[in-house]
Amino acid sequence: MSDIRIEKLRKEYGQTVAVNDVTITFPSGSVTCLLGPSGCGKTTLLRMIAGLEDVTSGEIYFGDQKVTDLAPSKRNIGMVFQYPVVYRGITVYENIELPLLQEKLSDQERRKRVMDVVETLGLQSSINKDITKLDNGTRQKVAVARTVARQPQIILFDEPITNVDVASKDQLKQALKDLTRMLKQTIVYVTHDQTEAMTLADQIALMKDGVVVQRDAPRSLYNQPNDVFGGWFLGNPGMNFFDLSAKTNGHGTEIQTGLFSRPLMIEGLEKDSNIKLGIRPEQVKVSGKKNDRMVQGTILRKSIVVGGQYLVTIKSCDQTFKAKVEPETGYALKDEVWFEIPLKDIIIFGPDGHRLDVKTSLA
Ligand SMILES: Nc1ncnc2c1ncn2[C@@H]1O[C@H](COP(=O)(O)OP(=O)(O)OP(=O)(O)O)[C@@H](O)[C@H]1O
Repeated sequence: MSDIRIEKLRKEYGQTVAVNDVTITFPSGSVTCLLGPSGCGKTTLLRMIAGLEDVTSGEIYFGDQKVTDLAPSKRNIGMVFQYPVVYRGITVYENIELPLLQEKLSDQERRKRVMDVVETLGLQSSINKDITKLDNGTRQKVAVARTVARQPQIILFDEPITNVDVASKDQLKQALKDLTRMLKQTIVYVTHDQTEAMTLADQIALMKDGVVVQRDAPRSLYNQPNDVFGGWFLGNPGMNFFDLSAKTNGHGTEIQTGLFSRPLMIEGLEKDSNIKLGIRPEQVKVSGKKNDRMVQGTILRKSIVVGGQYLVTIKSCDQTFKAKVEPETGYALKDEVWFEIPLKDIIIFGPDGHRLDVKTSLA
């Protein structure tokens, strides 16, 4: 199997720069999710890898082979689209088998290839059914099965779950999870759904405005975003940000803020500067009882979220932020609360929004 190397890849549509000089490698045999909001260029990047879209400039390599100008049919890729592409009037089995009829395979090998994917995707009970009789979640599974059975070196998924009925979404997601774990191919999977990306990906390439802002393992991206965008986009809700100003004095660089029980010291900032402090809602500790490290605040709103946790909006001094707390704690909280923002969980971003490599402590 080969990796996919993208070098300074660019796509312009008139004045719109859909993909802006992206350089990235999708490692061989792993699943990379291209994640980002609508219009950030995910699909355009994927379609250029597939050869379905001409590039404006830059290069694409599969292993050592330059494929930038190769026709899609010469690239040995498989692609699954948003809407299931299936052939009407024939059975599920025949749909999956169809492309294999053009390959030099024995009957036995061809049947094995079909039945292996049928089993992995849980399509056994549907193999003799007419494709038109199936719901679109099952049809999408058939489209996936047909792509996988060909055993292409690279498989590209373009939001394959988005247009599937709500009822079949979870089942398809689980089937894709099981499948991608088993496959040895290099997989690029486009989605705007962070849960899907977190579940499926070995690494996520987070995109914004035609640029990959970070490529990392899902947990690293979540815990250590390189940029405020990653902090904001990932999480439900995303990170809290506080605009603070750091001043250098005889003791070092210090931030006077009511968010901590003592002034916040920062080591590694070169001069006085404005920073953004980021903390995820679930990392803020909240309690009805005071301890030395905690600061007082007032609850503005309290609501129950998925999983029974409580999302509370807290105001303290002139700052407002969100905290996610366990059901028992959340239920018991009254209007006046105590909170702690643990230093080990905070991230400091510079004025340009990039994460800074600094050390923090309390004075
Ligand atoms: N064929 C086209 N002609 C003109 N502009 C296009 C074309 N395809 C995409 N664009 C523009 O390029 C930008 C990136 O679009 P793209 O579809 O790649 O984003 P995306 O991240 O996949 O979004 P979505 O999830 O909504 O599909 C957008 O501004 C879009 O309007």
